[in-house]
Amino acid sequence: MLAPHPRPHPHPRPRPDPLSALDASDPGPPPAIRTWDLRKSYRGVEAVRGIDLTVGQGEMFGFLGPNGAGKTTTIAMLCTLAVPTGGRAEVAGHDTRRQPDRVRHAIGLVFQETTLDGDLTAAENLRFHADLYALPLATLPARIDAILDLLGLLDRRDDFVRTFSGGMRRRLEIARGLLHEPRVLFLDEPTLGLDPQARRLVWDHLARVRERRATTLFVTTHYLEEAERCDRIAIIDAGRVAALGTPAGLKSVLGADRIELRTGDDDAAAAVLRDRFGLAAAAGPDGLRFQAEDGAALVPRLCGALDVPVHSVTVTPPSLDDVFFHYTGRDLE
Ligand SMILES: Nc1ncnc2c1ncn2[C@@H]1O[C@H](COP(=O)(O)OP(=O)(O)OP(=O)(O)O)[C@@H](O)[C@H]1O
Repeated sequence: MLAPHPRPHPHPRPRPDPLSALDASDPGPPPAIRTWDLRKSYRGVEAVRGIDLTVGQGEMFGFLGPNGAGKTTTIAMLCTLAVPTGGRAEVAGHDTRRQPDRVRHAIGLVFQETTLDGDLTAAENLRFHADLYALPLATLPARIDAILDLLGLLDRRDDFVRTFSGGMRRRLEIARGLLHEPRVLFLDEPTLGLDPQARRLVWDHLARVRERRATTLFVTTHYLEEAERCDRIAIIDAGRVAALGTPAGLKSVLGADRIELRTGDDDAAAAVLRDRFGLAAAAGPDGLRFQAEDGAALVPRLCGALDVPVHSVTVTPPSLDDVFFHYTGRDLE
């Protein structure tokens, strides 16, 4: 488990100028996160075994892996809450070991354990956080209103947090994590325990945050539909990056579609699949199952070749769950 809030750095961070990207001589801001062979061992347990990652500014980056894969340990190192035993990491261009205060100022954290005070209002919770970060008082009310508005909570600004639903609390935690305008927000399973509708709403707001503020969002999740919303995902297994890419790219590497076919005579259909198409089908209670590269193009040819009645054909492209299973041998959810 991670401690909720690292000590902030008192000096304000210069905001990156979005126009600087137009100047070819200006290399622009460094990547939001960069790691080189990052490692962490705990007395005999190699929790993280050499991770190389580059995450760009403004990316929605998903960090997926089975339980015990090393996600929390990696995040703890990136947040300066754990010291690497090998390799190194930079966050917002700052080395996590040599410049921890700068890293802490550049990041926000949203973890599973809530640290909101239910007996304070939403605005008071944010003000408390602003004190920790020594944010300028003159602009604080406007800053609080803007962030509550971004997370869809402005109309609840003066309500006690104990009256909030689980989803609203989570959005308030995100608002708090963003109040000091970090370059990177780390979210460790931010929607755990929420119902699907509340989860969607949290992600709709995260998408707005990314759009309006270009904050890098580094998120762990066990939910497929959330992984699908990431720009890129890394699948971590046994302390290493097993796969990295866009959701579509990772699925396309897997290639084959899954096809389920129900006919009047499955044995005869299986023989045609084998002899005419070179495809091996498995027979089950719900008909035949097999894999093929381009299922949509195959189906009309297949139906034309079969002499038996076809009751139904289902073509399912690879899902992220298939990808996850392929690399880890386990299901994501
Ligand atoms: N403080 C610690 N001392 C010893 N071993 C640890 C410690 N923290 C983590 N580990 C071990 O390191 C490995 C990676 O753990 P970690 O919590 O980083 O995985 P995770 O991917 O975040 O898992 P989960 O999804 O269950 O949170 C596990 O084998 C875990 O038991």
